[in-house]
Amino acid sequence: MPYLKIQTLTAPPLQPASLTMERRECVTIQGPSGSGKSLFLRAIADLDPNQGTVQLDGKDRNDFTAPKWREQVGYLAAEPGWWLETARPHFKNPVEVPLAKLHLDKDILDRPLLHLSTGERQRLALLRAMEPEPSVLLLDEPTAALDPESTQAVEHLIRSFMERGGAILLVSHDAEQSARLADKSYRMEKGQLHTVGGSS
Ligand SMILES: Nc1ncnc2c1ncn2[C@@H]1O[C@H](COP(=O)(O)OP(=O)(O)OP(=O)(O)O)[C@@H](O)[C@H]1O
Repeated sequence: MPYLKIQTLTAPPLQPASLTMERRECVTIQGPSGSGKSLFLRAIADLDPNQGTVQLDGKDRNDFTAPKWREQVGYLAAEPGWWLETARPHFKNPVEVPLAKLHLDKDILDRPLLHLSTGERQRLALLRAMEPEPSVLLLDEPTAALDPESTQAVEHLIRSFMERGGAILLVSHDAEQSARLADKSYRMEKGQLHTVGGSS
């Protein structure tokens, strides 16, 4: 039984899309800007109205409460939102946040978010998405604003998440990153998800 099973999932203007993911697997989606990659991740996270079936470890998404689903299926937006002045109150357990793993300063949780760089906020948002130890992570361009060293650190964190049994669905414009991480690759074109290179 696949770990994450998505069947004919659709959210306008997306065409129905299906894919499966196993534990410890990274599936990447590439495709032109505006093709529907973010909408697809949002539909899986159940953030927009959508139709179709999504199952996690054999259990239907409808059998989860919305907060439980979001705890199990973490979503990192390309432009993550912050509601408070600093990052600290956005974390349940700020002391445990592995800032150093992403080359972030110890004091970063207490600095005004507005004064942080895009790349710092992006790395903090990834740590926030990972904090509840979800089963699946939906990552929308998590390294778009990062230099090669920080990108490498993020990829290392992603790999350790998979080694712990997690599955990752990664939207990336970076073909080399996709080649480094992907067990299976898909391409989104005009709202239609296509397999790449014989993936199923
Ligand atoms: N709620 C919505 N209802 C209808 N159309 C939408 C909605 N949100 C976004 N769109 C449109 O759907 C298309 C796909 O958007 P999406 O954000 O998924 O693109 P993307 O592939 O992630 O692009 P990028 O690589 O630039 O982030 C865009 O044309 C966008 O304007």
